[in-house]
Amino acid sequence: MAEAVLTVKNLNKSFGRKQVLHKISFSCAPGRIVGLVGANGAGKTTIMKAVLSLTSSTGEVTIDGQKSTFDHHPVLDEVGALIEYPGIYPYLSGRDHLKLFAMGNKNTQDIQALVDALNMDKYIDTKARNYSLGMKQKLGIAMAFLNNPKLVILDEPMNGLDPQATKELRDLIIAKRDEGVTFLISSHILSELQKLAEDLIIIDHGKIVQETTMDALLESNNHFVVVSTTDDVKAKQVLSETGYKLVGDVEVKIQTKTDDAVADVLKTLSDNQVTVTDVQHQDEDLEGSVLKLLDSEDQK
Ligand SMILES: Nc1ncnc2c1ncn2[C@@H]1O[C@H](COP(=O)(O)OP(=O)(O)OP(=O)(O)O)[C@@H](O)[C@H]1O
Repeated sequence: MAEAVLTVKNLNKSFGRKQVLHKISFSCAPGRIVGLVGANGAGKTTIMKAVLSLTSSTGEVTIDGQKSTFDHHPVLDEVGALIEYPGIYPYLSGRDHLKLFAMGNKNTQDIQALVDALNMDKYIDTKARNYSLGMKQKLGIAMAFLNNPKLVILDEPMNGLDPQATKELRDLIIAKRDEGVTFLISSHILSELQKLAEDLIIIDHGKIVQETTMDALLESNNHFVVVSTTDDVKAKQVLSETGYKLVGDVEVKIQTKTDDAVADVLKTLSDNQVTVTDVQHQDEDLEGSVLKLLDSEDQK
């Protein structure tokens, strides 16, 4: 397997006497979109800041094969990042920001390509003091993509973005991933992360509780078959007596591991003179599986 672009080993971080990161270790393979998921206060931003040497920590961070420490981190030139709020100068235009942060001979076409990709053309030459939250966020994202980074770290990048801008960002991330860029992205909008992330690091109270791929996590999820019948009370009774696991109080919702159960469910109901008027399939999504996982961690 190709060498990881980012490797984090045994990262510990305390604020005063409160330890907020506990032996965090993970790696991000080249050209992968890695999602960092966890509840408020779980430690996502602190992990990102520690990787970027924006906060001190103990442990080891290696980026593109080079050790990066709090005091010595030239390799961070290869990393683009947006953490919390973008640093914006109100009296400079968006384009001035991009020119200012461009390293070396960044040509104006590269800057314009980012402006186009994020649909910022209408306002990029006006002063940033009048930008909305979403416009500032897009400028911060464009700044993270400048200078052809190998690794891009984005903390809640969809914050403040409308559906159109969210899609443009998603398309940009996927296009850059296809060019080989590696991403570490945190987001509370799990339905969005589900469309993007290929690998997942799930953290709870400063500890990694699961490192997996999106496919593996969704694969292990439950499926549900929801049936509408002419007699839901009887349907529930018959199904639970036959051994089906029913969930929820309102509908006749049967939890299964696969969709195959539907034929047996229909036969059981018909054998008991219950008429089925509709059948729907539902899959647990990323949000459902993360909530389930965090719930089971809380009960430990
Ligand atoms: N500068 C600080 N001083 C003291 N405690 C801090 C500081 N920054 C973060 N913390 C604490 O560290 C823990 C992790 O915070 P962090 O911001 O990394 O969480 P997060 O997962 O990014 O949360 P959110 O989803 O709300 O952004 C929290 O308990 C937080 O209160």
